[in-house]
Amino acid sequence: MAADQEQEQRRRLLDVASRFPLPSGCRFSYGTAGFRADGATMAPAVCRAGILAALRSVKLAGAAVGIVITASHNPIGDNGVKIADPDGGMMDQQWEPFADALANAPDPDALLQMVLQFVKDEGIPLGGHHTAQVLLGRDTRPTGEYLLDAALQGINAIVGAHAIDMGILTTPQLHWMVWSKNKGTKASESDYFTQLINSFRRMLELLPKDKGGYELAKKLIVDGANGIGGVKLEQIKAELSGLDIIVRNSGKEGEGILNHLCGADFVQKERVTPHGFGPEDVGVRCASLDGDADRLVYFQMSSSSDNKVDLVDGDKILSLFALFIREQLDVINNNGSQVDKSLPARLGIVQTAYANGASTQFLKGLGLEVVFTPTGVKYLHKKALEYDIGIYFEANGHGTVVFSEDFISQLESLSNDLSSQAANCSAQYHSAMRLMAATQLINQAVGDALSGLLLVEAILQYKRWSFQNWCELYSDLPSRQLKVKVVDRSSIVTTDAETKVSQPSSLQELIDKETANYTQGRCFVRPSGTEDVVRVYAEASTQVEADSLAKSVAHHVERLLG
Ligand SMILES: CC(=O)N[C@H]1[C@@H](OP(=O)(O)O)O[C@H](CO)[C@@H](O)[C@@H]1O
Ligand SMILES: [Mg+2]
Repeated sequence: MAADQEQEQRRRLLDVASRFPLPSGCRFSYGTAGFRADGATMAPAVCRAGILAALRSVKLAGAAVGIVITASHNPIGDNGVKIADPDGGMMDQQWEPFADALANAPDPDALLQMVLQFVKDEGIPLGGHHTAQVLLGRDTRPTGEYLLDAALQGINAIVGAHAIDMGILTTPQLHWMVWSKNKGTKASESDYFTQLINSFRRMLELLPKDKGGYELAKKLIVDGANGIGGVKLEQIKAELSGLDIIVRNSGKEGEGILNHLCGADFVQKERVTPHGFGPEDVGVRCASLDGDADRLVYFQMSSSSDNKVDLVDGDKILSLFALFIREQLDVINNNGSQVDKSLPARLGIVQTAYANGASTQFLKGLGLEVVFTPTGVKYLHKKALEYDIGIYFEANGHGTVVFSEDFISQLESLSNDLSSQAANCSAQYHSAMRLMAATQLINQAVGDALSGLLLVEAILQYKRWSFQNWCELYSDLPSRQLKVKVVDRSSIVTTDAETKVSQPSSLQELIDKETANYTQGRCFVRPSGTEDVVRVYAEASTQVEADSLAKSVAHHVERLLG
């Protein structure tokens, strides 16, 4: 870097850091999904995330990097920031310690020294010919605009960095844009919509004509959590052939507060209808998104006498996707067709300890390979990439399907071969085309409630399944989640994909002892990465037992660490 440029770089960093001083007592940690806190206190962390994203882009030869300003399903007053890597996934975990250090740098000088040292250690070619490119998106929160400005100032503090504000978006849209831009494919919002609409239409064109049986009702009510997902769905719903979508909690003025008594997190945890649903909706298929539309669950009211719902969570969405993909692979590989073509594929299912035990048993019972990672999409996504086809979901409804490049190119060449032969009306050809359409429909950058919803709808139509058929795939084991406030949640250390506590060791012994008292009992505790609590999860053969197991373990946590 030329001396005058270096001077300018130093000046800009000192300048921006003094504009966003860290309030005393504030401590940020790049947790499960980036930095999160009360929106009004987030500006210093968001500005520093801007610096970080620009550095990351320079390090990666000017590839586009993303910043999303959102606190997902958390209350409207909260906000957060996370960084998307050039592949559209979460930022490489190796940079998280630096993210933490940078966010907590106590004063401008400390921040400057930290950046200069990091740039040196990482060999980041500041001032070279690579400029940085950072795409920004935010959700509908009132603090979003102000935090966007903080992020822009952070990005612009790196010489040569270029920020592109993509506007108010769902989190997965921004991830998709980063992914697409770096692949060199079309990456605007209208390209995203076009891809969704076209690939959904193609899935429907490929429905078997002669299957008979149940005809899926066109009506689908979607709870938009009063967030950005409902807004976007309203924009495209008229173009979604074969579906009659009604959006509630759509985020329109006066309809309600973001994530308040609505949204995927609420429905999944409380198992009751969101705000705005009533007895007239009994028997109608419903879906619920979270505030930034990266989570999806389905539900249906079975009776008008209470507001309880039958829930289809992430585990069952995963199971539906796995069944569909496996079926297409089976048809392609061993249906005895005239064309001797095969498509070898390693199919992997990735879950976390929060997956209902019944889902894991169901998936393993199908002969599928099921593996576990710690909580957080960054772990699940990475694991899924190890397969030709990786399907991952958190029970709360965040997940997607990823296909390896090698698999997609084999699928493409198989489809081409089949289409040019007499076999182009064969079941094998149709299955290959369906898989092709699915690779286009599902957002491979990250879990995406809108694309996930369309894939669900297409598969239900393909399988000629009602909501009830889907729901009855297996019965969830009763479970309970509790939160416990402790002095220092980081004093709990876990191992084995968070299923065991390694510290304090006495805690695991107590959990084991309690769990042994219950039929089909399973219980684990872990510190949350997004809230200042310890989470307790318990499963058992009845609800009363699951509640009791969770409660007794919560007591132990309180007693030992409270
Ligand atoms: C039990 C649970 O639902 N945990 C959620 C929650 O993480 P915690 O680390 O548990 O706070 O928020 C994450 C980000 O949205 C999500 O990935 C994760 O699944
Ligand atoms: Mg979310």
